Amino acid sequence: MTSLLWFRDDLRLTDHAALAAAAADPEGAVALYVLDEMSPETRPLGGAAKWWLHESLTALSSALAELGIPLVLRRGAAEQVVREVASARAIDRVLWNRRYGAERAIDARLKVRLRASGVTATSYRGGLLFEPWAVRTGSGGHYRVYSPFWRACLGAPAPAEPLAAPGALTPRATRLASELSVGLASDPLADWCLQPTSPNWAAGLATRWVPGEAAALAQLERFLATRARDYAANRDFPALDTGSELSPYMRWGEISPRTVWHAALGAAADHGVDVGVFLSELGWREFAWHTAFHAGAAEAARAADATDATDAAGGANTAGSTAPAVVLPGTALHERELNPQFDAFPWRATTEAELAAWQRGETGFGLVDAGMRELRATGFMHNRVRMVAASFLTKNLLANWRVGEAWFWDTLVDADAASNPFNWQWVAGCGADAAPYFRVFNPETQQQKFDPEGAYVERFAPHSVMLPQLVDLRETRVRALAAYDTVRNAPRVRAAHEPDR
Ligand SMILES: Cc1cc2nc3c(=O)[nH]c(=O)nc-3n(C[C@H](O)[C@H](O)[C@H](O)COP(=O)(O)OP(=O)(O)OC[C@H]3O[C@@H](n4cnc5c(N)ncnc54)[C@H](O)[C@@H]3O)c2cc1C
Repeated sequence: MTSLLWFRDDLRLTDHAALAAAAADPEGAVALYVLDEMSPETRPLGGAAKWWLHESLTALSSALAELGIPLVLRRGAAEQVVREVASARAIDRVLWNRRYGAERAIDARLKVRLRASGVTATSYRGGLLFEPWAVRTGSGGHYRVYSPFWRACLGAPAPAEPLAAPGALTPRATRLASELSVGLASDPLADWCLQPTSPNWAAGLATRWVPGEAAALAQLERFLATRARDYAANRDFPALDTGSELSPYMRWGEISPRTVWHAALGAAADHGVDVGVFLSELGWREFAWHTAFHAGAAEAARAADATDATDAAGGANTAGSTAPAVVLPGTALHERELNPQFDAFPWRATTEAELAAWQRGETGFGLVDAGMRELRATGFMHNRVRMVAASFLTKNLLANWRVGEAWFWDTLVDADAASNPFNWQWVAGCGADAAPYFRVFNPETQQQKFDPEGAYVERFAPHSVMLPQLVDLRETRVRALAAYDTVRNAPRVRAAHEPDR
């Protein structure tokens, strides 16, 4: 019987536990990717993400073909599509790597239904270093503040070594998989229209990025051999290009955080590179997902699916998990404030002209404009500049953070279901462990500090200095603080009986 391997945000061969298991099947394996824009738990992809996905699936399909594993593409509600494909006569087990957002409710339901129909369903460790339910406070809860969270992670058993990519299937397994895939219709990738045509706004993305696992591994190697040495000192200076630029590769699972983690530690051991600050940035990614996982989990519905679990080694599932399997609708991080003080915050309805000026990088503030233009041109923005641009929108323009989060969701190649809303809420002041609301970044002083020569602004927005400034920084800061005064005395935590939303 052939295995069906369901790929999601893990478009790679290395350190892919479900693939390693499927490739060992003597009867062969068929891979499946489902473009699911229908299930209520999924968030439709933005434009830049779609562009990346097209490229990434192309690369994955070729890499799998070399192993002897055909990739089937289908569009629809995943719960239905996976069951449909799995009902092919020769498939008796379905495998996937775990995910941690709202979509895990789909996986939990699917597991139950597959098993009820006699198909084995097995989930494996996913794209995090530390399983969200395994990192617990002293009182057994989850963490709401980054520093103690990361200390707890560093004190936990180290992340497992990454698995090697599997070798090619045996000729017999390859033949069986190929025969089976002939009967499983696959959508032509072009039919999904993931790439823009007229106009083709993605030319700048294609110039800057090469999606796919091979490029991800090369990028990691390059970073550790060069930029990593000065990362801690230079990471806040956008003109110096010191970031790893691994975020889109991690977003799509083209490289696993375990691979990054162990390679960084290897560089530290072999070449004395100090990677502590870099690893702590991976910690922010972990914390964003830890927060998303627990924000979406209905405590009352916890542990309904005792079979959706992981063993201590991070391998295949075992019984006895406390992993919450049921997710309440409307509890994804982009849908509500983590801090209930902000439930009644008087966000301003920005005018179309204000929003367009921010989106196009025409605010007259160099650092904001350069960041927003970098984003439009390349699908990426430096972290420091993301913070300044987000602060400008949510504080100087007093726009609801959701407006900016949605724009980043549409335009970032690394648009991530946890990191994006988590960071927007962090800047806006309403998130977990957020920057206090009264910390309003001043784009002019931020530029003096982090782009003192103006090299970054010159690269992306050389004419910004000629534009009239969209707002008066001092007045709008005072207005933002006055708005905060209206909610600052509201309770900071939800009462125990209140639903967590
Ligand atoms: C408003 C706003 C929105 C953001 N949206 C996203 C997003 O959609 N996707 C995304 O991956 N990151 C997001 N970030 C975080 C951060 O800006 C990017 O991860 C970082 O700029 C990517 O560059 P890099 O790969 O060179 O990072 P490096 O500095 O090399 O860091 C290494 C890795 O650590 C992780 N990381 C670093 N900083 C953060 C952070 N603050 N939060 C979560 N993970 C982090 C990323 O995976 C990154 O690739 C956002 C930040 C802000 C302020």
